[in-house]
Amino acid sequence: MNDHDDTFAVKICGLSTPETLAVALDAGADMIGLNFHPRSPRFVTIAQATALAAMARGRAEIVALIVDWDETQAMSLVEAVKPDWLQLHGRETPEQVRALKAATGLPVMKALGIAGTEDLAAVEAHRGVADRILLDAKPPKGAAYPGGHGRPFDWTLLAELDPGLRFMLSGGLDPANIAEAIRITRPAGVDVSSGVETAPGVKDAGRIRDFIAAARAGAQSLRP
Ligand SMILES: O=C(O)c1ccccc1N[C@@H]1O[C@H](COP(=O)(O)O)[C@@H](O)[C@H]1O
Repeated sequence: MNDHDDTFAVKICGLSTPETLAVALDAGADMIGLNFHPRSPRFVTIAQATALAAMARGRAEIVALIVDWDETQAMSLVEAVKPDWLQLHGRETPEQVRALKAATGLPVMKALGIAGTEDLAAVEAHRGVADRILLDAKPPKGAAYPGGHGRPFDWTLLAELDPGLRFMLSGGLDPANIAEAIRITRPAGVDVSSGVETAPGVKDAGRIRDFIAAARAGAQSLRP
């Protein structure tokens, strides 16, 4: 998916075992996320990620999720794991996004937390800088990590966005609500972590399959 095509992307994030990665790949995930945030229950080491990436390469795009990393940290990850994308899920500014893109040569998906219309200004600031915008819920106050809490935000806030903006949606998505989320927000792709788990960090094969099938059906219903 990019600004010039109409492909709908389904991303399953926080995969940390070969078994659940295989389920996501077999079910047709377009993107798989490997989480390098040390406080996340979905954290993977470079060694684990390198093995998972080798399984996924050529079958789905490999996304490395990092939070407020500098270029040196990012380069060591990129050299070992060779992801297709960086997902920046911290407080990275447009300048930091540019610097990470320049250093790594990779496209960047920038996550932005949405809780009110005032948060939409950040979307404009990153537009044309990040290769993709991921609109997510904000974490609960005092949370140990900035995403992956299974909380949706008010999707109707996105009615204020430029209808021409292509973005991905995340935050509290699951097999039961994904069709409605797609109908309301009309995203160019969706991303899920907790909603396909039975406990934080424990992915569930049935929920992964159900999510991907429901997201595909929801995307299909957007077609004219
Ligand atoms: O999943 C995590 O542990 C995580 C940690 C730090 C930053 C982002 C994280 N996850 C991302 O958050 C969104 C929403 O997740 P959820 O579906 O609500 O659980 C998603 O993009 C994950 O990639």
